[in-house]
Amino acid sequence: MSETSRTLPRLVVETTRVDDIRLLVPLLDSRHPLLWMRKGEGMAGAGEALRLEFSGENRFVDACETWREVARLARVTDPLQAPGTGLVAFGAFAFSATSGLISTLIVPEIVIGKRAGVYWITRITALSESGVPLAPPLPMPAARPLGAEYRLSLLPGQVKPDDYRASVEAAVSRIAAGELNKVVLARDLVGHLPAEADLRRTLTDLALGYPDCWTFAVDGLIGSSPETLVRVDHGTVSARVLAGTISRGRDAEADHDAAISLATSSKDLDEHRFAVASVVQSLQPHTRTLITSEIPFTLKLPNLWHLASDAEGILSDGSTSLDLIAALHPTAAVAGAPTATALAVIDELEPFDRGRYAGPVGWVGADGDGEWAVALRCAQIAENGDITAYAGAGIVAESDPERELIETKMKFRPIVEAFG
Ligand SMILES: C=C(O[C@@H]1C=C(C(=O)O)C=C[C@H]1O)C(=O)O
Repeated sequence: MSETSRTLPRLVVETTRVDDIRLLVPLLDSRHPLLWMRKGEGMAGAGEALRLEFSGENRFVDACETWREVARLARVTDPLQAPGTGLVAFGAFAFSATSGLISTLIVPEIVIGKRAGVYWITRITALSESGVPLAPPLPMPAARPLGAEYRLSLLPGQVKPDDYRASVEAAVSRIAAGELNKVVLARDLVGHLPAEADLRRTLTDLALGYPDCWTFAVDGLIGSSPETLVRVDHGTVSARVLAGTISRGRDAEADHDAAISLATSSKDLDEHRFAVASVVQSLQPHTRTLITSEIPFTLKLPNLWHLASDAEGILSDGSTSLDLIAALHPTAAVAGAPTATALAVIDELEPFDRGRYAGPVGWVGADGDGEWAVALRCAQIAENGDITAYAGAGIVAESDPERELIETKMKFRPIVEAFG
């Protein structure tokens, strides 16, 4: 479905600087939170001034076009001109063109933001064709105490551990046969959120446990991702590629050894090389200079080590962050290489719809600047409370089914512990 055909409302947007905002999470809706946060900074959204929905092969292109039009029609007062001030939409896109889950851009009625010691509130009002607000103004969200603690278990869903080992084995034979170099295979865990459960508790756990990750909540997709798909800020572009993983060691020495063994593992370095190449290849046509480090570094997370590479460049063609997610998705870190074959193998070996898992999640501003992460370490919560969490691992020629299964277990940890 394309949004471009329908009449878009004119948005009136006003950003005001405020003195201080302590915590973002207590301001959120307990069942429908809208959040983008890292290191305690970011944006909380309330209400929906506009919801745009996209699906299919053209979901990114349609979103780019529609967002340009929304931004063109908007009347924006933004004295701050900082990332996240003025008009913004939070977004989450489905991984696959054939996903049954909708991709969406949500413009909140109120955005409360904090960044580098600057605090702001943005009010966004949608007007009818005759210039009348479509809804009465939303009251300013106030911090509310979190609801009671709750615990729930996430258990294997459609892919049981044995099924996962079997599909890794199948993928390894396909790779050995020369069909492809790498494929990322995921499995799912499922659970149910009790009606009274306050999702702000889960978000607090994620944000406190993984402060260096992007903690997000967009349209029921919540998680903490370490992987920046792309960030566009006033003509500069950056990305963080992750691929290659090892568990943290039990003590300092074992942990150091784990990091060294990851940094020198030819299997992980191979896996990583494919991921970096796919990002460079996608960004190069849109950038003047694009720099990546020659050797990946080891990124320490509370649950594991990743091989990481940062890419930085200067935009050459005025692309927006939405244009770039369209160009980048899916990277080899979440699909494989070559992309088309990897996607076909995923379709064949994964029995479920990934939904927004491994798709882009983030925000875009009126000028197209924005920040997008790869939706990892996350779960989708349906309206009825059903929870589905996903985690995957890059399979290459040397992959061992049991080790890949353990890797997915480690990757589930943030979301399993935040609910458990
Ligand atoms: C697929 C996931 O993670 C991706 C795969 C990685 C790997 O295979 O080493 C590492 C980081 C992510 O790019 C996931 O977390 O589900």
